[in-house]
Order: sequence, then C-alpha cells, then structure tokens
Amino acid sequence: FDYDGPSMKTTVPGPRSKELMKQLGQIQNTGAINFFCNYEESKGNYLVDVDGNRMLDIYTQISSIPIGYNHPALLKVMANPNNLSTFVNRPALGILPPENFPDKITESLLSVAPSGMTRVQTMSCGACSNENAYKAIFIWYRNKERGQNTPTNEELNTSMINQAPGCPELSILSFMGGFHGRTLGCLATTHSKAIHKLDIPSFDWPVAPFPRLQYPLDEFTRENAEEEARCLEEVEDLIVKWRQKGKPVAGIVIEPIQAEGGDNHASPDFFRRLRNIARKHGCAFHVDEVQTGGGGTGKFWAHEHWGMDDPADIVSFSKKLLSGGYYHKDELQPDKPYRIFNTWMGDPSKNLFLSEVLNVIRRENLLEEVTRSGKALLNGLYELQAQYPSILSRARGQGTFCAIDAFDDATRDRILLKARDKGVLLGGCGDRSIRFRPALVFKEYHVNLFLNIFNDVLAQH
Ligand SMILES: Cc1ncc(COP(=O)(O)O)c(CNc2csc(C(=O)O)c2)c1O
Repeated sequence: FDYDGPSMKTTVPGPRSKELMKQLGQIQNTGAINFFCNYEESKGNYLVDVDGNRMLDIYTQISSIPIGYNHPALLKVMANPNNLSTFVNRPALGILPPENFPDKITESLLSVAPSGMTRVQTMSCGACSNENAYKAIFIWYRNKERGQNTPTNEELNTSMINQAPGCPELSILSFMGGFHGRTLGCLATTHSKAIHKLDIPSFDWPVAPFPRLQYPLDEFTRENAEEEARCLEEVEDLIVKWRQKGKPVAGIVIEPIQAEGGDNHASPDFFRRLRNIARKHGCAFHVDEVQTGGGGTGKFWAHEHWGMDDPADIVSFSKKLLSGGYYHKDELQPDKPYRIFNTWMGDPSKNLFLSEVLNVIRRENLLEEVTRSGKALLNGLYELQAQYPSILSRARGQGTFCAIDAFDDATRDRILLKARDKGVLLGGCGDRSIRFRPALVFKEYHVNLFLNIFNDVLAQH
C-alpha cells in the first residue's frame, strides 16, 4: 500500500503552496510552514503536496505518523459504525468517561505499558504529558516529605500567592540538549535552541551535561566510557548542590536519545547508572519517550534497549501513539482527585486508532522490519560517509531512528532542500544533524530508493 516512488512536478514550495501561504499569512504566523499538503492523495510512505509533488516522507510529521498515510486499517476504524459516538461525543474523561473507557485503555495503551508499570494518565500532546508528569513528581515528593501530616494553613495560604512553602522550592534535573516541550515547566527542562527559550521566564533548576560520544563507537570505547562517567558525576554533584541550595531535585528527566538536541546517544550502562543515582537520591526518574517511543528504534520503547526490569518511575509518550500521556508507578498517582486534571484528559478517538496501529504492528511484525530496515539504512549511511568524508560524519542510530552529521548547519540545510527537490523529505536537528524518522512501514526497498537519491544529492554537492 504505497506509491512506487517520488514524483516531482515543481520545486517546493510550489505555486499553490505559495498562494495558500499568503492566504494563511493573513491569519497566523506562517514562517515555519514548509509547504501545504494534499492528505487525501498521500499514501503509505509518501506525502503529496498541493502542487502534486509526491515525496518519500522520512520525517513523518516530526516523527508522529506510525504506519503511513491513509492506512486502510485506520480508514476502517473511521468507517466502523460502532465508533461513531466516540468520534462525535468528546468526553471530559476526568469526570464523565464513556462505559468502554477502561476496556479501551487496557486494549490500547496498557497493552504496551513499560515494564513495571500498570497505570497510565492520558493526555493530548507531549508537552501537556510532561507538564503533568512534573506536577505528579512534585506532589509525590512533597507528600513523601510530609509523611502522615496534612498540609498546614501556611502552605495553603502561601500557595495562593505563588510562595513557599505552599509552592515549594523543588527542582527537576534535565540535560543540556534535552527537549521536553514548549510550555513553561517543560521549557525549563528544554535546552536545544535559545530561540525556544528567549523572553520566557524560567526556574533555577539544574542542567547536567549529556554525553558527547565519539564515533565509530567501537573505536572510542574508553573515551566514551570516561565521558559518560564524567556526566554522571556531574549529575550527582548537581543533585547535592541543589539540595544545599534548598531546591532539592524531585525528579530527573531524560530522553533515551536526545532528538531535538541532535540525536545524541548514550549507552544502556549510562541509563542504568543514572536510574540508580535517581533512586539513591530519592528523585523520581522520568523517561521522555515522546519522540523515541512507538517502535522507531526497533523496540516499542527505546528504553527497552537498556534491558532493565524497572526502567523508570514515569514514561511519557505522544507522537506515534497518536495522543499523549504518561505511564507511572503506583506511588506517582496523586493523593487526591483534581490535582492532575484538565477538560479532556486525552482523546478516546485517538486510542481507537492506536489499538488498530498496534494490531498492524503485531500482525505485520513491523518491529522486526524496523530493525532490518534500520540496519540497511545505517550501513548505507556508513558507506556514504566513507565516500563523502568532507560532507558527512558520525552516522548513528537504533532501528530506523538514525542520524548523520553534515560539515555544518548551512551544509545540512542545503542537503535537506536538495533532497526535498529530488522527492525525499528529511528533518534536521541539533546544529548540523540530519535525522531520519520514517514510519514503521519504511522497508528496505525504501531505504535503497532513499540511498540512491541521497547519493545523487551528495555527488552534486
Ligand atoms: C522528546 C520530546 N518531548 C516532548 C516533546 C513535546 O511534544 P509536543 O508538545 O510537541 O507534542 C517533543 C516534541 N518534539 C518536537 C519536535 S520539533 C518541536 C518543536 O516544538 O519545534 C517539538 C519531543 O521530541
């Protein structure tokens, strides 16, 4: 279920896209828009734009299309009359859930719950999932400190004017290069681009270094182990320092692969040791799988590559899972209702689609496919970086969640535009990386098609 290849009619954006940019420009900021899309004609791995350009999509709406465009299994969900009410009547799930909500959540989200977790709080996007996960961490931490006591009047009164002790001086430790969302709390733990943070007030929360690994990994084993040890030492120093400052670290948040920050990887050993540091210092360990989750690394969750039975206290998700939320350990469930709350608390119609996506993943063994395609992609990238050493370096990845560095940001941006004009959509991240975020239906056939086009782009560079 796909087209047989890209087919370009105009440069991108084409004339129709430009017309629509002008029209939308009267309504909102259109500076980030690449082009306008024809979603009716888009199919499988191919995104069609409004000028009839058919592109092999290896970016998939910022890594959020799980099994390609217009998948027949998902169109069937839409056509199923039993689902009509779910599409038409959006419930305030926190107060008035539909009868089938427990079963549907069990069938969809709980069927892929991370190891050690039996609870999931549904939300709508990545930022609101992380935002509420942070709140759950702060509530958990204060109740741990409070023991059996109830909140004092002083706490209640000071909370109403944003002051301690009601609004406690607690912190979340994050990592340089991390990205967790654009809302205020998430932004305080996001450190990928200054323009995201400029002009927005933030918190005095600790920021640790994320390992900068040297590639190929097997030639820099010692150096990379030392780099990871340096970062872990810095994490512990920061936890101690922030406690001494009276702003104890209640939680640590990290991505299994820092995506926006430039596809920065670390070893399973790094994450296992970080999890133990969190436990040692009484901090909740929050793994943000918004971009890495959903199967792109060859496992449903990237943290599964760490081989841990108890990998985290919280795992947040969104993108390929089609709506947001976070799985959590029992003790992270807030003590009272209405403390983690908003009108919709997720979207049951998206969970209907997710159930079907999971059926397709299982039925078509897509995680094995991703591992196979990922190997072919990474080997192809190794070959191209050997062929064009002045342009490319640091090919890396897990499954099809791959990346490669260009000489600099201008070179990277030029390559992305040339690839797009040849019918291949890629994304950039970090200061000079090209990132690959194909759908789970991206096969070896598509890898070879991509590598041929990419080779042409590099040869003409
Ligand atoms: C690891 C991780 N955590 C949280 C988020 C935030 O998710 P949304 O709020 O965008 O749904 C994201 C979102 N990713 C993302 C890619 S570009 C972008 C942006 O706002 O520019 C955001 C993420 O990658």
